[in-house]
Amino acid sequence: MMNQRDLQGIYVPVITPFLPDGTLDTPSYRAHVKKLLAHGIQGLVVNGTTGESPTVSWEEVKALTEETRALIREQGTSVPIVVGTGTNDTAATVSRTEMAARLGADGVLVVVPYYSRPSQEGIIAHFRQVAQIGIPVIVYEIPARTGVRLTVDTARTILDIDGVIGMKDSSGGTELVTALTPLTDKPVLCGEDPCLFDALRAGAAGGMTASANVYTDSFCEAYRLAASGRLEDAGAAFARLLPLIRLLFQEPNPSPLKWLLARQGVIASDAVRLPLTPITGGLADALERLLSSHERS
Ligand SMILES: O=C(O)C1=N[C@H](C(=O)O)C[C@H](O)C1
Repeated sequence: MMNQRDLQGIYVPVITPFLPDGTLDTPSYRAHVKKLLAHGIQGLVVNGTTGESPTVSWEEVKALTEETRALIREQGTSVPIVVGTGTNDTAATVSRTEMAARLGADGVLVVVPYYSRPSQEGIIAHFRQVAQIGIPVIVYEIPARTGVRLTVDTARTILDIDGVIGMKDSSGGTELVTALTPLTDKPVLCGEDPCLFDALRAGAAGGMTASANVYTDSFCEAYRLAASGRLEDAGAAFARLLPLIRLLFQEPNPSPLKWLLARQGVIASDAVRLPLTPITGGLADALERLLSSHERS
């Protein structure tokens, strides 16, 4: 199992490849994860938003987690596997978190309960119950998706719970990480890709970065530059990645990522499950132009 010191650097929320008929494409998943592991990432997230958690069944999460563990063993590495287990039902989240622990996950990513817009007290109680299971918990704050925003006090209270080892902050700016850094020694990872550099400067310990499914080396290098204090070089490295990041979030994640990975031949198909749809022709053209400019440089 992981601890808070492991929560730094680039964690990649892995896409879940499907075949055109919508079934799980395990060979593509293996090929993609093997590449990610070769790039010096610090961790993998299975069943994140980028892994299409709303439409992936628990049986599939189980299969993906087992594949991931086997690949890590085969490659002789020890990067932590974090499994997304959060739902908007505390009892279901507890039960999924227990199952993730039994599967050998090193930690779980638990989103703030979405849709029902619970009170701050309800959110704190949700995390207290999940943390009791004993597997390390990473809180995932993403108000644009959940419909409710954590106050700084609530975020701090949740981070103070034993068993909560850190936070993924996708709140849309650097205010939360700036406010939390002096208040807690628990790490905050940036989950808002365009803000990654600013978040690192504000005290974030790394990023859970969907975009790092592609050009993974460049993201890891940019992080290393920032972590070693070479902020000017890091800023320049992130600036080079920004046009890619913007295109990847121009339409719903992970459709653009899947298009790019299929275009690069890493996965067999860009298929996503409804209600997600493949990217538009306009975005495909823009990504094609970006790829050609990368290939020329
Ligand atoms: O799956 C994730 O974890 C992430 N999802 C975010 C989103 O889709 O909103 C983006 C972030 O890079 C990581």
